[in-house]
Amino acid sequence: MMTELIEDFNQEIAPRQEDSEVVVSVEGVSKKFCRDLKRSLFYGVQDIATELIGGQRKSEALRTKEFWALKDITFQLRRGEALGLIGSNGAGKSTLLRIISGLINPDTGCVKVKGRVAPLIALGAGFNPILTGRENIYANMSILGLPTKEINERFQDVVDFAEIGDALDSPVQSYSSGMAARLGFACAVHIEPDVLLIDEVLAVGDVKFRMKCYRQLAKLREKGTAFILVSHNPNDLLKVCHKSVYLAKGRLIASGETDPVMRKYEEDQSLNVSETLKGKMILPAKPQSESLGLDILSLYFKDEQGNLLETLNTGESAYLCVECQAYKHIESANLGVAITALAGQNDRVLYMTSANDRESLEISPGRVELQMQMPFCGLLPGIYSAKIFIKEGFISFDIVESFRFSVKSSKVTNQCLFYQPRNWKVVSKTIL
Ligand SMILES: Nc1ncnc2c1ncn2[C@@H]1O[C@H](COP(=O)(O)OP(=O)(O)OP(=O)(O)O)[C@@H](O)[C@H]1O
Repeated sequence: MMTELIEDFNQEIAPRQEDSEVVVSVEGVSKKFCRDLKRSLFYGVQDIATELIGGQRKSEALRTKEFWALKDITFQLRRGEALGLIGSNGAGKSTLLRIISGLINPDTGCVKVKGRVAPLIALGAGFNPILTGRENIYANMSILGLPTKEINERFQDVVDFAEIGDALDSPVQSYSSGMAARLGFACAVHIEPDVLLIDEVLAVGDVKFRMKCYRQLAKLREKGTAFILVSHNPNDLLKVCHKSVYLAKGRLIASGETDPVMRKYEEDQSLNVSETLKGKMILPAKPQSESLGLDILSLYFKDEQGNLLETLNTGESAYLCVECQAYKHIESANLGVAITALAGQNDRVLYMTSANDRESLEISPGRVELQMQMPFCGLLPGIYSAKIFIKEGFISFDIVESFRFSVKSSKVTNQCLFYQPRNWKVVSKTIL
């Protein structure tokens, strides 16, 4: 059942080419906040007073204890487009969604939005905890701009989608976080907005519900809804979003195609990790509820004796090791490795999968180490980034976008594109 679900999801979510109409335009947006509550209130009053007497407040300048939560952010979202928003805690993602949804104003720059926006920003936001699920559906959907007649028509679809069953007539304050998220999502998607803003609310749902949400999002995109999806998990965004924006400390670090943006994000994340762990990349632990059956725990290289290698050596043997936690039996896993050189044009230099080599890897539940043995390393000295994925058919269990490693050499390898192992000898030929 779950397998079918994920297969469907993988096929339906294929990014589609967007048309050209811009539905959200964010131009040079900056927002500052103050860490001190008293000062913040004082600044608020000061700003209102300045505006009342017709003065101009200096939006570009920071006052004592103020900081930029967002600085000079520019990007566009087109009709039917899925945009991922990624960044560490405090990067400014929620602030940006709150500005786009009109909940707060930017200090500089402007946001233009075309059509109806449905913000799914905070869990349970827009719900009144003492009203029942039924009452909240009406309240929430009418706040989002739907007339009562249309709410009546779509009510049953919302209830069916949310799968809250008998809890429909209980107060929302008695709902679990997953139930509240389901109801919020069901209301938002059934108003068929032009723009849907989703701030990590899907993370609280179980895998089955998340898949259902992603399928619903794919359907909405077909009808022209554009959405911005916030997640800390590059995997989610790689599967769903064609384009992405990466924020760090309020600044736009990268934007464009999701693949390179996620690679940049993971590189920045793993830079800190690899500095301390010398050659071994340890991935942040995930709860089992977020797993699709197998999670990558760490990545490293080992030599023939099983010692950890901090760097690879051109021409010498090595094992690429992928330590995983499997939660189920996997009949025939496919381990894929795509290596790009970080210097020069960022070219892909190697692409290897166990499936292409007609090797099927059977994995039992528990902790396992998948190995790819390289009898010799053909890479030239330099710094590389490997994308590692584990799949079974269409099902993608886990992906690591960027495992950085370096290659050294004790051999002369200049003027080459790759290393070819060789032996030299003279063989005498007897003339008959
Ligand atoms: N109302 C506010 N007053 C003061 N500071 C705020 C306010 N709202 C957000 N901030 C600060 O602005 C920065 C950006 O916060 P924001 O919630 O946008 O980050 P985020 O990227 O969504 O983080 P997370 O991934 O943890 O949800 C943080 O330093 C946060 O503490």
